Amino acid sequence: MEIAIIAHDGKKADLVQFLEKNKAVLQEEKIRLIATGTTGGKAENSGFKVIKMLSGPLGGDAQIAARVAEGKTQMVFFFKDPLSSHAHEADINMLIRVCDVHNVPLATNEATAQLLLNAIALQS
Ligand SMILES: O=C(CO)COP(=O)(O)O
Repeated sequence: MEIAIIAHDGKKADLVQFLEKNKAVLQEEKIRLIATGTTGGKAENSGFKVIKMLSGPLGGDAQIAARVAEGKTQMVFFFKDPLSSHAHEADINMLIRVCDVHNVPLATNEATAQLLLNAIALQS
């Protein structure tokens, strides 16, 4: 199962903490992580194997949206920062829309991401 991880700058530390807390599940053989560029770099620094797309503002969200549309990515953890604005808001909204179009689970905050991951862990 391919899971995309993305975090805005104000949420990157929270995402890394979330990844570390859930290392056992996320490093299972059946899970492949992909990420926007900078987020992926942070995950790598914490010892995760991640396929990195472009940085979000340079098209990384759009690349992940394309993978969702193509059926390659089955789940998205997007730690959005609701307190800052982003030059690439159009791409962010596009990713959210594409997840809804294709009925792909999308968590936009940590609490929801944890619930989704718990569901995956139960399938093991
Ligand atoms: O901007 C982002 C999501 O919209 C995240 O991109 P980075 O992981 O490259 O910072």
